[in-house]
Amino acid sequence: MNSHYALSARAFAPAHITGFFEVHDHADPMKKGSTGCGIVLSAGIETTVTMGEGIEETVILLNGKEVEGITSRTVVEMLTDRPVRVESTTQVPVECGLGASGAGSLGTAYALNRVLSLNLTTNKLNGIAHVAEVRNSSGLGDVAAQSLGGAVIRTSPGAPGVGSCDRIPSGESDVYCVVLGKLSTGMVLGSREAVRNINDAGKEAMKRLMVRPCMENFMRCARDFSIGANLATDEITDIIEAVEAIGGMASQAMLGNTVFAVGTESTGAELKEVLSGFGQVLHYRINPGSIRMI
Ligand SMILES: Nc1ncnc2c1ncn2[C@@H]1O[C@H](COP(=O)(O)OP(=O)(O)O)[C@@H](O)[C@H]1O
Ligand SMILES: CC(C)(COP(=O)(O)O)[C@@H](O)C(=O)O
Repeated sequence: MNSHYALSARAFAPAHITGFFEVHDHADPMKKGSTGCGIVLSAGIETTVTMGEGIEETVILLNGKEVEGITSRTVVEMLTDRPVRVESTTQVPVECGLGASGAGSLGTAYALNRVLSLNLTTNKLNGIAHVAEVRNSSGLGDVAAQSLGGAVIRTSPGAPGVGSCDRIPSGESDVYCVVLGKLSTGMVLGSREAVRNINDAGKEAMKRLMVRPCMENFMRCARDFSIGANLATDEITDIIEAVEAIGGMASQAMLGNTVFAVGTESTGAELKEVLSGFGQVLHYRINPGSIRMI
């Protein structure tokens, strides 16, 4: 590359909410991951990668601020030893269980592939993003879902192309979220007791989902998982109950301090009104699509 000019590329990767999951450890990060079920969102993260003149060291920016950005940094280190500038702008909150780190790492991998003319396939790029997530304990199954789109059932763990997935036919239903605060994925996954509870409840949720794999049963399994795994706080349980009182279904976005509810055209307005009693309501849709260059 000529160092007298800068080259850049930009990619969009969707956010993803896990409803329930089970951790599957493995020495090989391509095989490590989670099983479970979640929904890919219309909103996500745009990541621009720039190389060339004036860029002397690798910097990661998140919404204009320099951050450690360890997962995106790992992706860079896996693809090049040259300095790059990675700028992510988020359409969703970060550290709230919406898979921002997975979306950032996917965007970084796809944009770098373009800038460096690496000509890697999507399985290769998704694998790099997955390994970066696993190595930094920032995610286990988001990349597998984000690389597919829709309401994704992760039936066996691992990177896309290694693990396997199926989908619930979902349409582009409305998704409403209320964020109560931040929760570090790495902190939760670092607790043996938390992972034990997650795995017991996650196994049970998966068994129940596969008996009747539809959106309604997904929401029920997710709700029971959040309570069974001891992850839902009193505040989260209060919101879930308020939504159930109007005949709706809500659960906790894993792993975040966030409640999500899936609405239909007829229930949407009422759902939004109930949720607005607990905080600002974020409105997304289920996204049947995936990563794209922009
Ligand atoms: N797109 C991104 N670019 C850089 N850093 C990010 C990005 N998304 C998340 N992070 C950082 O990754 C770390 C782990 O985030 P995590 O708890 O996994 O968030 P999330 O639930 O949104 O995926 C946090 O320090 C966060 O600031
Ligand atoms: C739940 C989680 C382990 C983390 O998700 P997030 O906090 O959104 O990064 C996810 O990657 C999964 O395996 O289902």
